[in-house]
Amino acid sequence: APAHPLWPEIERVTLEQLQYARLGVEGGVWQLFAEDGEMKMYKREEEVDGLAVDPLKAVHTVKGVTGREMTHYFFSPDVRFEWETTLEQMKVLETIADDTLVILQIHKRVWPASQRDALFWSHVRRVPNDTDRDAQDIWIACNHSTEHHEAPSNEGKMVRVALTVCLVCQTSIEPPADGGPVTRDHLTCKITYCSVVNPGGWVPTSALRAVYKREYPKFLKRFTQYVKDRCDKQPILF
Ligand SMILES: CC(C)(C)c1cc(CCc2ccccn2)cc(-c2ccc(S(=O)(=O)CCO)cc2)c1
Repeated sequence: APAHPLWPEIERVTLEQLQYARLGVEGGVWQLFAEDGEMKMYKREEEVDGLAVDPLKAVHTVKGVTGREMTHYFFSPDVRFEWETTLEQMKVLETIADDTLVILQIHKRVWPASQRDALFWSHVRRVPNDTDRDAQDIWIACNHSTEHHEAPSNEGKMVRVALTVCLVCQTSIEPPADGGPVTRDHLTCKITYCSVVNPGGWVPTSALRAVYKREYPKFLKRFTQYVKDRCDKQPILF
């Protein structure tokens, strides 16, 4: 593992997020707040210092792509502006490895909130499937807020959100009955997207919850459709 000061935290948080995502939405603590076909979005209403920091968990099933492809496009900074509509600027501050970056994102101002930025490490990895041998490996992409000496201290100009986000994907293949080649028609990707975002600075709880309710379903629908379109007619990346 690369000898980088952030590496122990990256390792710990990524594996914690994997376990958290695999818990699913049991326990009756999760409230379904949006549904669209296969996509189901759940939240828990929690406040920290009077600020709504509602953990979110979304599950979705997408045909025709693999978990490696889904997490690759989520991780890749080069394509982020193609699906992340709330982004105004983005800078890769450090490339720790080809699967690990430190990113500064400046988001568009969303009324009534003031403009916000997010500074986080981003990591993607394949996790061998330890439970079901003949299943495909699991892929996880994880973003977690961090400090970084390269980040301009935007004193007073912008509010910094604190976030921990993961996208966990499990691919399954239904091989063709006639023993023919596996094509994208035989692929199903089961996605769990988890996010906890502390918006920092004060935002009216009702306004913030309205933003969550509006932005998150849009984001996951748009992102997964983007990946399907990108992968269509391309060789499958397992
Ligand atoms: C809505 C709220 C939860 C508070 C929120 C507010 C803002 C700040 C800008 C913003 C966006 C939308 C609405 C209000 N402010 C950003 C985010 C956010 C940032 C990053 C990621 S990601 O999954 O890492 C994909 C890479 O961008 C997801 C969510 C969330």
